[in-house]
Amino acid sequence: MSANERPSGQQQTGRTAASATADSAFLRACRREPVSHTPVWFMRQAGRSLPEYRKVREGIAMLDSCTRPDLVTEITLQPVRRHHVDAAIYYSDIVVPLKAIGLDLDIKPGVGPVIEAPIRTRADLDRLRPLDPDDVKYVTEAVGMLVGELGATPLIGFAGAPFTLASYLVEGGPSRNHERTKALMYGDPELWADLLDRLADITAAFLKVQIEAGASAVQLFDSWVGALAPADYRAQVMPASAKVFEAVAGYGVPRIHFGVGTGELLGLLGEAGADVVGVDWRVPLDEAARRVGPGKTLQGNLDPAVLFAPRQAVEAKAREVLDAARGLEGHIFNLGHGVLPTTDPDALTRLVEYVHTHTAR
Ligand SMILES: Cc1c2[nH]c(c1CCC(=O)O)Cc1[nH]c(c(CCC(=O)O)c1C)Cc1[nH]c(c(CCC(=O)O)c1C)Cc1[nH]c(c(C)c1CCC(=O)O)C2
Repeated sequence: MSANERPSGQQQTGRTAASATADSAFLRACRREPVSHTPVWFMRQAGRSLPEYRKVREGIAMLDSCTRPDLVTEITLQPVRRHHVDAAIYYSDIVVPLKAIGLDLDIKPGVGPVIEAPIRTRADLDRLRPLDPDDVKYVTEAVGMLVGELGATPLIGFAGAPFTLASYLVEGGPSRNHERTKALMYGDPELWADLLDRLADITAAFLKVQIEAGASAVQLFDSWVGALAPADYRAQVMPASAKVFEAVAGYGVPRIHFGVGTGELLGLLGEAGADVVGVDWRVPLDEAARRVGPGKTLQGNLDPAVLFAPRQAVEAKAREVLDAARGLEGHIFNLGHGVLPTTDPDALTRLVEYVHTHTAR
């Protein structure tokens, strides 16, 4: 039985729904337990690849849509309905908690997050005040609505990791080389450590809100951390990310850690405190497992650009991922990074079906 054929939330009591969720293929794979099929979800599964998303977003700015529980719920559910993925990811953005504490920032279409006044000095740090759960009441409300609607399908909460958030804050927007960020990190290690520590607290508070409202797992997106060498990551970034993971450890929900271009960092991403390590397409999963070591589930790692190839090629590449994952303790099928905006949604639906069919046990 695939996720979509399970009874929906409305037909179940809260208690049965909660135990069915705990028993879902996604959460079982996170715990490295046997599964009926390899669970699948896609980073950025909600969003511009879906016509139904573009329709409900018409005339509404990205960050405004994130504060409306009705829209958040609808957009989060859209890919679950359409693709029958094994998990939902909460529709939001990594900069939402920063906006919630009052930073003047926006998401520019086709560009990404842009910060009006970048954070570069000790005085600027004062603008990074702690996040109060009351700053994000709409998140608590939306997560509650979603958990009711999702039934047995788990909801993944998420946040941006301190390094990736710092990069947007210090650069003022997206950056290819992260030069100002690195200048601060190498030039003023004390200020850098204080900046990351504040961001760790904000991130931890934001994840706690999602978990307390009912999220079944959390993913920490350190998308741009692959720009760092392992020694620098360990000394100047890992302590802050580890603080985030430690802050939510007591809830017992699986913690996923993801970054792009992190081949040399995979072991450290696990060591920071993750139960599941996300892998991009540059390292095959069997090799990634050697780098991460025992006791972790791996998530990934089909190249999102493969979805633009003909169906047979997509299936051959998906097969390669599944073959490399064969000996793993736990595997969650995903892309190596987010769904590209012009991806044909039908290719994603077919991919979910392919993975479910070819891993059914
Ligand atoms: C780096 C990062 C950001 N945001 C995020 C990351 C980490 C993941 C990654 O590495 O891709 C995380 C994110 N952003 C969004 C989600 C939604 C949930 C999901 O994965 O389905 C998630 C998990 C919605 C979004 N976040 C954004 C959109 C598109 C905005 C729109 O639809 O107008 C969506 C659906 C905007 C955004 N926000 C950001 C970027 C780079 C962009 C794209 C800018 C563009 O190309 O227009 C920052």
